Amino acid sequence: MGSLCNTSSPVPALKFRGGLDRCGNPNSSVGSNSKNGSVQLPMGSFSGNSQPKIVTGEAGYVLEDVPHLIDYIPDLPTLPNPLQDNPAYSVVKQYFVNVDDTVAQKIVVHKGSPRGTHFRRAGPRQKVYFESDEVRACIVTCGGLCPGLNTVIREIVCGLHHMYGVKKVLGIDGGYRGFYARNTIALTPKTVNDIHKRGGTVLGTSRGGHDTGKIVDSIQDRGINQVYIIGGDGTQRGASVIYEEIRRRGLKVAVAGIPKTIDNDIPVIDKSFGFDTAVEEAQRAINAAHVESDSIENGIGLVKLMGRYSGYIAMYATLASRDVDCCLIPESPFYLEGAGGLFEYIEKRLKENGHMVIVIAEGAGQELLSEVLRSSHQQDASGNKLLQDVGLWISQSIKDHFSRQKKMAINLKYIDPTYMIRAIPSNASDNVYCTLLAQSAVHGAMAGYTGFTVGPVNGRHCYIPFYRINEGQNNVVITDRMWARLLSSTNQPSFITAKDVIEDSREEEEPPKTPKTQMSDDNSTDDKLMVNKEMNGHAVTG
Ligand SMILES: Nc1ncnc2c1ncn2[C@@H]1O[C@H](COP(=O)(O)OP(=O)(O)OP(=O)(O)O)[C@@H](O)[C@H]1O
Ligand SMILES: O=P(O)(O)OC[C@H]1O[C@](O)(CO)[C@@H](O)[C@@H]1O
Ligand SMILES: [Mg+2]
Repeated sequence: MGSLCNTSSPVPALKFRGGLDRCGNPNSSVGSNSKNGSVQLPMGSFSGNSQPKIVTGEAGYVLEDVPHLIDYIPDLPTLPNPLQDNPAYSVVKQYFVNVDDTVAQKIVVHKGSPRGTHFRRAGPRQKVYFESDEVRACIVTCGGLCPGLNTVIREIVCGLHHMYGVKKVLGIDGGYRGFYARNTIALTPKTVNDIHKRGGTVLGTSRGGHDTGKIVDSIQDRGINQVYIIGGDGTQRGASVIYEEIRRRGLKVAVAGIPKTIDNDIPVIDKSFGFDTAVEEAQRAINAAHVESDSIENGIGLVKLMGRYSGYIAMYATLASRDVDCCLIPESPFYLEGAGGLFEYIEKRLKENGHMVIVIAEGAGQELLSEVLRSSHQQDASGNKLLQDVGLWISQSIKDHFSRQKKMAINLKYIDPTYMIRAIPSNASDNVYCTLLAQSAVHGAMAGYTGFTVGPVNGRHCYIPFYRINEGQNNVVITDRMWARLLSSTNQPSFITAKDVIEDSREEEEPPKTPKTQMSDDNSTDDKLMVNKEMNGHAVTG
């Protein structure tokens, strides 16, 4: 049997506002001006109707909790979790997550520093708020493709079916617009059995087409009461407004987000699924660039990788490969001409080695593109800025420079594997990660939590309120040790001038008041790396 509420919690004297009390019971102070606890509004861009649920405790402890159905539908009956009779779980010593369990966002702490933000630990609860027969779940995938989408779909369907006896699961065809414009697809363990071996999403995806009213009408009309939404930053913002509308209408519908982005740019979570697979696949392109450039005099192999605003794929692919001489990402400005510039470095490298490999993220150097190219201001259907092809531009610029200069004839081969790195099935470690994400989402929805995104924080899966996921973007921090590791591995110039350093140190004296992402706050990249290593070793637990 699972554990009961643990009264010997390591978190003493908690103060609550809203939602559940420390034993997982509804707290009557929801929405009231309870004196029971201080409320500290989080940083970021929360703009929903519902109030953030902030619980404070001693030593600067803060729990940023997720909403629960009972917050706006009091007196919902509970049922024992059917998992307690599931043979697969009967051997597990403690298969229910202790209701007190939270996960610290900050694991590197200094003597006397506040304990900081925590999130509710994901996993099965002793009580559920849905009967198996009552559940009518749906799954939707939105935004760009990513390895592992099908695995998440499969594991939601199988998790609901095998763990909770849920038989009715619908797939929404073609992203958000599919709620009101397309037919649904019936999903059963049988129909999804093999899909994790395929790239893409069997449900289809789209950008744009988010009409909150129509989507919630469709949810209501179809009698759907659990909505699983898989997608990136835009999708999670869409999920947040769907949740708010559902809450406004007082519907017993749990909304769970599963973060997806090949760019790894979603904040708070350790990393996004499919990222490792994409980095692995990028190795093939980098290897080809290396072979090509190494086989010809003054060969330059240039590889363009995805990464609209975040250079994680380029950075990790470079670090993994060791064949790369220069990695260019959106977060690290660079320049072409003059001392310390890219052309000077290329010349030096070719003289030393006879060949070189350059990796460039699609969002790098956009500010260098000519005004004509930049001024097109094109957007995709979701309003994302469409970038100019920096790979073609930089290839041409390098060729022009060396032909103008006439000192050195170069041979440049441009490889653009953009879609090849994301249109593939997920690798083994991403498959395990996707399974944990899907099962955590299912456990959360069955337990009545809603308005949350699931994801690992320091290796432990958590329920994270939408506003935290939607507050910013995860970017490579070029003053962190990880970028320094890359610079020392490639030996490329940092493209930072003495003037930049002086200006930067002035800024450091007055640190920004709101750190943009977890990667740029107190948790160093070193710790993230350790966690990621654990994840690859399948040591992530729910
Ligand atoms: N602020 C928003 N409010 C409501 N819906 C949104 C919002 N932003 C984006 N969406 C919707 O979310 C869906 C996906 O958004 P988008 O195309 O930006 O991809 P994404 O989820 O960010 O994935 P990725 O960028 O990783 O490919 C689209 O259908 C879009 O209409
Ligand atoms: O061409 P699509 O499908 O819009 O996707 C391209 C974009 O998707 C991403 O992979 C994720 O947002 C970006 O790196 C890229 O710019
Ligand atoms: Mg996006």
